Amino acid sequence: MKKRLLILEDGTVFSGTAFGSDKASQGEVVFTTGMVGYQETLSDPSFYGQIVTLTYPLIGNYGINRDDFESITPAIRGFVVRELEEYPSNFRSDTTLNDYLTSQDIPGIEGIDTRKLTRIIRSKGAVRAILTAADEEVNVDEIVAQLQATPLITHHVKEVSPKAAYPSPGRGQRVVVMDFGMKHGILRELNKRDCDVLVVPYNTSAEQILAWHPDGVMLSNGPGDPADVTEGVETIKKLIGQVPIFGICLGHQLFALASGATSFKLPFGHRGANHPVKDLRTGRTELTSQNHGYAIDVESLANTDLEITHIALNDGTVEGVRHKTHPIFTVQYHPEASPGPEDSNHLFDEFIDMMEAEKEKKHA
Ligand SMILES: NC(=O)CC[C@H](N)C(=O)O
Repeated sequence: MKKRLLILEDGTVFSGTAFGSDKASQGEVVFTTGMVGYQETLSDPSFYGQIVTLTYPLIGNYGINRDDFESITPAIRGFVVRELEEYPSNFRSDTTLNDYLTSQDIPGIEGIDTRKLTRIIRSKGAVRAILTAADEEVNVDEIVAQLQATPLITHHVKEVSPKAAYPSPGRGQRVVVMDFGMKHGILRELNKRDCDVLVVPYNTSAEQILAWHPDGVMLSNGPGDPADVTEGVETIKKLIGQVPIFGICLGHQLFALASGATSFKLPFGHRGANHPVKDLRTGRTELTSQNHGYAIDVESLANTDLEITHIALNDGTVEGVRHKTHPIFTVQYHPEASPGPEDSNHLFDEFIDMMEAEKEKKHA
């Protein structure tokens, strides 16, 4: 068993056992609290550039299967677990988590105190870290200095958005998806409703999108700071009022920025599968799947045409907005779940209804 270290930029060193790829890797460490769903988590492109630690202590027990991927190539930089299960037991399992991460050249570390790590992230916020082999020559001070000197990655979306448009045909509503690093779950939900989908890169112009005569535009999730994605914001500004829009996570943030709001980095993010969100219109609370490090400033919404529709019950931050006059709504959480509860799946039906209603209005 090879030893591996996880060294944080504050100098904390965790010593554990290596799994997955042998390479060294660095990124921002974040924690997620989902008790299951590690396959969806590691393949969610919104984690691009991040080392993900799971607070649930036993990971890998149902293996990796054919069906639960949220992207073709995982974008995470590393996986941190308390205890890795080497012998999965599940009828869907094709391979082990260890073999899968090795095949994808992603390093992992197991056997460290993930509770301690999570408490550090909770108190210090964004923490950069490096995963490296535990050989004698490791000089922690040098590594910490190197970590602190490494410029932060910007514009993560460029790395995970597709290079060209592609269709996922259907006979229903025509939806153009602006793909900022889309989880497959979004496409799955649109396909389930027979949408005629065209997935386009993040920098597709509004003119091009409208030239496809969509019934609606979907703004996907994606990694990084929404303020970096200026091309997306400019495009969305031009789409507002032209076409019904539904946005998820980064898509929600970009729509809010395009409407004049501002975003900020949360102290330690919302990542997990049981985040309670209150719908202010119905008073109902739904349990939601979440994965975000940024959020929209409540105060900044005062000078926009947006109305807050959802709030997070854990910390009161904005979880959803809608346009006061145009058919547009967006949420910070994940109605496509994958992983997590499907309480909010009805939002995809509301999107379909909204597109149908707009068409009827036009033809009336
Ligand atoms: N899942 C997402 O779309 C995340 C949005 C954004 N990258 C954030 O961290 O807040």
